[in-house]
Amino acid sequence: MSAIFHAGISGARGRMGRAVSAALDAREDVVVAARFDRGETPDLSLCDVVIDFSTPDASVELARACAARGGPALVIGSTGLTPEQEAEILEASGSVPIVRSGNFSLGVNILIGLVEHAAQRLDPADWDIEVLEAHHRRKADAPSGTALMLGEAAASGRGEDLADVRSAPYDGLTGARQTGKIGFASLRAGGIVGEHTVLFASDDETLTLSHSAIDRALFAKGAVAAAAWVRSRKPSLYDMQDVLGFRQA
Ligand SMILES: NC(=O)C1=CN([C@@H]2O[C@H](COP(=O)(O)OP(=O)(O)OC[C@H]3O[C@@H](n4cnc5c(N)ncnc54)[C@H](OP(=O)(O)O)[C@@H]3O)[C@@H](O)[C@H]2O)C=CC1
Ligand SMILES: O=C(O)C1=N[C@H](C(=O)O)C[C@H](O)C1
Repeated sequence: MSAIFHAGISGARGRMGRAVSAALDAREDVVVAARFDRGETPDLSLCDVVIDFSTPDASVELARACAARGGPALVIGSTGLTPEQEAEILEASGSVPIVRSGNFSLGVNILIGLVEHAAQRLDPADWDIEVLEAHHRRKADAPSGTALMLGEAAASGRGEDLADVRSAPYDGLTGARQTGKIGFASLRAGGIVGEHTVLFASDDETLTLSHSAIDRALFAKGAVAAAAWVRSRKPSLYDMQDVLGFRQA
């Protein structure tokens, strides 16, 4: 068995916080040293690593606090961050190791590679790319963090930055679709855990690459694996591709 470590949970009473708590309880090598939510000040000195599924503002505040005291390490799952908030997390990762991902599932992290591979081979002059996602009615952000990661993978396969090729949502008298753009569509309904599809479409054929999350325990398990991995790393910003060994240094 690996050495015991002390974990904190940020957003502990939320859907993901409760799933993370259950995933940590299932491991013999973790002591849950702190649980906190909105309005509570965590004792970060008790933790080797904090797992955070909360809100963009809370994640940035936590990252700043960890960076200021040189620890603990962080696993951040919150989505919907602005580019400025992403830059704050990057800055904090100069002082503490941070894993940030919009999706901690193995399947989605494999899908990212498949999407990049397909986008590399399908000529943008002939093939349109659309990213579709569906989530539960309480989700606060759209498109989902995962959809944006998949869009980034598709853009990267084409040698582009997503910011340069992201299509505005289709609504009203839009005119014809612009060649080379990557579009996003979001559904919010019921208790859907997380559905993602990347659609590649030419005039003659379509290719769809999809992932379905069946239980959010899946994300919690991945985040706990990331926590075990990151606590002994040097300060830097990592993602699940690093944790899973999909990206070589
Ligand atoms: N990366 C991934 O794999 C996944 C990411 N997510 C993302 O994780 C985030 C949380 O999702 P979910 O659990 O469904 O949302 P919930 O709303 O159920 O939970 C969020 C929790 O964070 C709490 N919170 C708010 N402010 C703070 C704060 N300052 N410090 C600590 N906790 C705070 C909330 O408290 P209160 O209710 O009092 O505001 C709430 O308990 C979302 O951004 C979601 O998109 C979700 C699933 C998987
Ligand atoms: O809010 C959620 O529930 C989820 N959020 C993540 C995202 O924005 O992609 C991951 C997962 O799909 C569930």
